[in-house]
Amino acid sequence: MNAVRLIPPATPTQSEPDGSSPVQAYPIRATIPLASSKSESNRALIIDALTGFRCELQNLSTARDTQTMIRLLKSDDQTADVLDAGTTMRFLTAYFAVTGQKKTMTGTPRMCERPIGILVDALRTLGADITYLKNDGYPPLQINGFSSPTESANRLSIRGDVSSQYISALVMIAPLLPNGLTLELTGAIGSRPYIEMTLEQMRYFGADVQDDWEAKTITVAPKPYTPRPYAIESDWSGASYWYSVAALVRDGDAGTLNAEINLLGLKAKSLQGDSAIVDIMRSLGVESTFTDSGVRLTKRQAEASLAWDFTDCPDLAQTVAVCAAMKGVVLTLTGIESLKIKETDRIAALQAELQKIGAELVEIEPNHRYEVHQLATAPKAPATIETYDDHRMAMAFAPVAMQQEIIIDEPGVVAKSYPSFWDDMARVVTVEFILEETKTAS
Ligand SMILES: O=C(O)C1=C[C@@H](OP(=O)(O)O)[C@@H](O)[C@H](O)C1
Ligand SMILES: C=C(OP(=O)(O)O)C(=O)O
Repeated sequence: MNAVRLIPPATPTQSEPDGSSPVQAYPIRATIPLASSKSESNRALIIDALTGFRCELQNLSTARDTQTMIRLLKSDDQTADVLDAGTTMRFLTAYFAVTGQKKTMTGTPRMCERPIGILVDALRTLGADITYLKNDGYPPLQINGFSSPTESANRLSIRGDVSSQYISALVMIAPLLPNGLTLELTGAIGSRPYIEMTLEQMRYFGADVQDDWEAKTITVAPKPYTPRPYAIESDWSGASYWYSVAALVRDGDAGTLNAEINLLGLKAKSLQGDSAIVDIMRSLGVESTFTDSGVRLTKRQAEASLAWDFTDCPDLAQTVAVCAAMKGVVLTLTGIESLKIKETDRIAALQAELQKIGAELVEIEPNHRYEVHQLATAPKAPATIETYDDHRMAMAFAPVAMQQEIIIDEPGVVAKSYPSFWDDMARVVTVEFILEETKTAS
């Protein structure tokens, strides 16, 4: 399978050639099970491992990033290949170091371009012996062991503006350090809700954690985790694509706003910062109602423009950019600098692919403020979207199919976070997989 063709649902005014009713017609009604959160899963797995695997974890994610974490935690192999999973790389590096395991940490070529020096420097200060196998500051790396930290090694300064995953990785191992750990965060703090998620999960498992966001410090006492059962919530990042689907459902006859999508397993009070999609999408025309089983999405009028700071929720930027582009909503984005060091350079990828759906992403203030707006002339549909080994490129562009046919290259990328994404998409659009031979023949 090398591409997927997504065909919009038929409108009520269209009928089949034999005069019968279309198979799928407006209004759109769908119930989506969703994958569970890989972020919550990967934290729970590290904490579980630090209790000697004595927690009962429920609803762990089927995401490849989580399945890779499970496999590597159980494996005796010398080499831990995390593939393209950022949290798995960063969390396991800290875990293997503090537990004194000799491991070679590696991943995909792109993973070996994603920086890890800030975490390695901090772990070295705490007593870890880590060497780089190729380029300083980047995987692959070799963890050789851990010697007990000195008295002074329980206080560290760490930059907060590159990746929050370094901070999460360090605080999660801190209860095992003889003197605990105080982290002083310097500079701007990106992805802060992910750090808060880590601290909340640690507290749930009995850790003694103090945070002071004014003073930008986190203090963890040397007190072991307590094993407990834990159930993982559905994934709000995965939910964002369904918000975009709802926003892009074409209005029915007489301007009726036709859509009802039920997303299962989401909670109003979530540990996940990507639940900010509720507020963002209110502006793009989606209303959220929390129910006993999750959240129900219905349509409302969109606003003409939207400005959002994605510092706290970088993984939502692609979803919102594509949705705004399709709706003709002028979108101003800030806080997206970290997108350049994720699965691909997501800013460059968006710039290339938005053009294909008749929009552009322009840098208004260097490395700070960007704008998405529609171009004067629409390109010929269907667009073929490249995915750059990035699950979020595939899933962010898929909702375009609510309005026009679209082809997405290498659809298998979704396995990183949401393996059943195309099955779920088939509930609202026609999904046809295209094999390489067919693609070149046509
Ligand atoms: O801790 C986590 O689970 C994550 C933190 C974020 O990364 P950064 O902290 O690098 O922004 C996010 O983009 C990633 O998908 C998951
Ligand atoms: C950036 C992401 O993941 P990671 O950094 O864990 O690879 C993501 O899932 O969008």
